[in-house]
Amino acid sequence: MASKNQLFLGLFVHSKALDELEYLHNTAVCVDKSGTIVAVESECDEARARETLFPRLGWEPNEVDVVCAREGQFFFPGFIDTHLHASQYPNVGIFGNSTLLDWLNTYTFPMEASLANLAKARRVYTRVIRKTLSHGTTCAAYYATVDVPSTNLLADLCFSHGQRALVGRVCMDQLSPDYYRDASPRDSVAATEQSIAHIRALDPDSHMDMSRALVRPVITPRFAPSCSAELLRSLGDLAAETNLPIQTHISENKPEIELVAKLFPEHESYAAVYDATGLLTDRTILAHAVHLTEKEADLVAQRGAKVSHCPCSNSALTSGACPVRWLLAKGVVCGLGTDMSGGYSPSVLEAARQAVLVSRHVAMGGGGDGDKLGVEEVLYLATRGGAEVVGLRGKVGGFEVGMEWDAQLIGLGMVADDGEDRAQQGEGQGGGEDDGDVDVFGWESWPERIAKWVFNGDDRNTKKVWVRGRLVHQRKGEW
Ligand SMILES: O=c1[nH]c(=O)c2nc[nH]c2[nH]1
Ligand SMILES: [Zn+2]
Repeated sequence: MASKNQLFLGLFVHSKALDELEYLHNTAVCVDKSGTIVAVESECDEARARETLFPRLGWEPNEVDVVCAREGQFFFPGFIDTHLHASQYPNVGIFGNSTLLDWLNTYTFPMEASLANLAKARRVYTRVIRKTLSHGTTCAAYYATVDVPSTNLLADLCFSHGQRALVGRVCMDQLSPDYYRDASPRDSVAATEQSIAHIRALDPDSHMDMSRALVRPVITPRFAPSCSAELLRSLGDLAAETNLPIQTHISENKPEIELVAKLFPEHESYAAVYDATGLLTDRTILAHAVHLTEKEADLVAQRGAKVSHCPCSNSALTSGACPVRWLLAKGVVCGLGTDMSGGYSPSVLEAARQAVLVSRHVAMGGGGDGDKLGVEEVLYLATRGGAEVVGLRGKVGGFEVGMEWDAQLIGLGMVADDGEDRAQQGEGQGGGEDDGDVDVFGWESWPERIAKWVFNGDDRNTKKVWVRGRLVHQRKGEW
């Protein structure tokens, strides 16, 4: 929350539909102290806002902060990372030539287990929150570790840094190293309940309505191979009792799918295992879903479960190319996940870029041009799609009255008319340094500038970030 009402002025870009971005030029957006958008007015400058909007809203003129997007800058909804492992952040980029099951044993379990050391966990989690915020991630669905205090610490830090988050204590009671697993299904559920209670207590105002909470607990069976049938069933029961969201992995790579078939022979598919244990619900986030059969995809759609598409991870671990357009056509809601550290980057913008490229591989693999995703579509997945995946549809992901101000100010850098580079002359948006300009010459249309951002931009273009109206990141040199 912000201490004052706020007026944002300039260009606002957001998704209107899966394949359509809307460009709101010369627009005023008013955000009240609770962080809620209370007015969106086109063709409106500051003088007009003071004259017409403030009286309408009952705002005292001298109690309003004004933020103006300059030339070449625009406001965009904050990104939603629908799947990442905060506890794997130190390994980001380190995966060698491994694939999922050996990668887990070689790199992942030892790192996660080491975060039972709370001093180390604090360093890692602080970094991952700051880093993702600096890339414009206003909401993240995090996996923590098996350890309760370390999981609770991640939730505390998200809350204090102001990042909207789902935080899950990882449940696993089989096929995991002795040093890193729950002793029994009962222990796993009890530990999960402890974390849920801790996270719920963080934000007492939202006790009655968890969707109001900045940080929410999420029930997190790691994936079917690392959970006994009894644990899966108990977590399904817990989800039904608490109405909490669920996150897990599904059908990421072929050996994993074969392992599930061997471990759960009584079920006809991977998705059927989750369905039979009460884990396939309309509050479930399924990461990857690369190799679902037609029948499984239909079941996922029928249950209203959502998919987190993680293209960087799927390429890095040679898992496969997820046919996202096929899932969307079946009515499955999809968002994007960085899946650090299966994925190599903290950036949802990088995931969006890779989602475009992976869809080209799906097309080249036989799907044809109909399988390609465009810039507009991946930005939809990164914002509105992600919002639906994490249960925040209509609350974040766009600029409409009643939505919360989770937003980023993007600056691309403009090459001056005389051909001189303003940034190098000390007039750039970063206050003199070359601040990652995506050179815009001025003759490009706005859709072309957005495409330049998606394919060439990075955190240097993310000038300011807000969650629920609170400024949570400001790039050095910005004022
Ligand atoms: O990408 C992934 N990361 C993980 O940590 C994991 N655990 C199970 N399956 C997984 N996939
Ligand atoms: Zn994952």
